[in-house]
Amino acid sequence: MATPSDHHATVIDGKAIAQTIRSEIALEVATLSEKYSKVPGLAVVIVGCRKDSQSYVNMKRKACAEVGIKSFDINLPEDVPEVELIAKVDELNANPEVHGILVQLPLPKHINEEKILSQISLEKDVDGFHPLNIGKLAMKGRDPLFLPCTPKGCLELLSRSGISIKGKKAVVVGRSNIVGLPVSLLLLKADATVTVVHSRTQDPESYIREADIVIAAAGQPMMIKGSWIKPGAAVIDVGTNAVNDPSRKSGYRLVGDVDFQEACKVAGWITPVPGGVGPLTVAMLLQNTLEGAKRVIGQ
Ligand SMILES: Nc1nc2c(c(=O)[nH]1)N[C@@H](CN(C=O)c1ccc(C(=O)N[C@@H](CCC(=O)O)C(=O)O)cc1)CN2
Repeated sequence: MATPSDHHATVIDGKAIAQTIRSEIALEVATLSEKYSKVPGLAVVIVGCRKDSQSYVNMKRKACAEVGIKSFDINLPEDVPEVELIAKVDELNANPEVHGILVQLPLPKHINEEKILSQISLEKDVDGFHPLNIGKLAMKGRDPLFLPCTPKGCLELLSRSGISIKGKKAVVVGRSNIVGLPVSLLLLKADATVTVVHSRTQDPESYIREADIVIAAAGQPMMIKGSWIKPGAAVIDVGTNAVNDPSRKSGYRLVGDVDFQEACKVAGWITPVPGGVGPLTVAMLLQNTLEGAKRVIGQ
């Protein structure tokens, strides 16, 4: 007879889902090029030399090449004056070969992030971080031109795993501008009943225990224990936390915000780290760039 400990959640393979989406995008890109002689273009802007940011932009540039999107690589020094970065964004706004502009975050402290994100043309804001696009995401009956990539990827994972959102209790852990806040708005738009718990929430566990869908985006390694998860819940782990691991050559390994081993015994579905949400972030960026290019040619 099966005991509760025999249970194992369905592990959502984000890498495989992202690969499927990338193949779909590659086909559409090829059609655009053949029919309309239009190659989608993405400007990838990085300021400074943070190791993690460099690794993310490399992944994005490689993914562009794989699906046939032309990437425009802009590497600026850590101490670039804000006015120069603004001038670069203006130049990219005016470049007809560029359909999407991505400025890798975080930016150095001397640069006003909101000023830079507001400078990106709305039609090229493939990260969906322009205050107007975020504002439209927050409004009933209005839609932004682009959805932020990680939140969009979370919903894509749910949808491609056959998990419905309408009428469900969703708990988002974390309230960042990049993930927590926009994903809670997206879930609300998809008719979930949404609760956001954060660093000042008293007893976050009591909310998470009730959730049919948990989106963990707190940036706290393995903070969410298996005993906090409602049996059968869908758990989407956005955390990518590097923790020391002397047994590895690199000296570290990546873990999520959820204790994966424990949560697997209770959840219905769960995403791993790495190989869960991360690959979807990149796939959604490609999808947004393709959408931007299609809009320009009226498709
Ligand atoms: N302009 C932006 N800046 C940042 C964003 C963003 O969406 N736009 N998000 C994050 C970082 N990020 C993309 O930029 C990102 C993070 C993680 C992954 C990913 O695929 N991770 C892998 C693991 C990679 C590894 O082994 O190091 C995984 O989870 O499997 C992709 C993109 C902050 N900045």
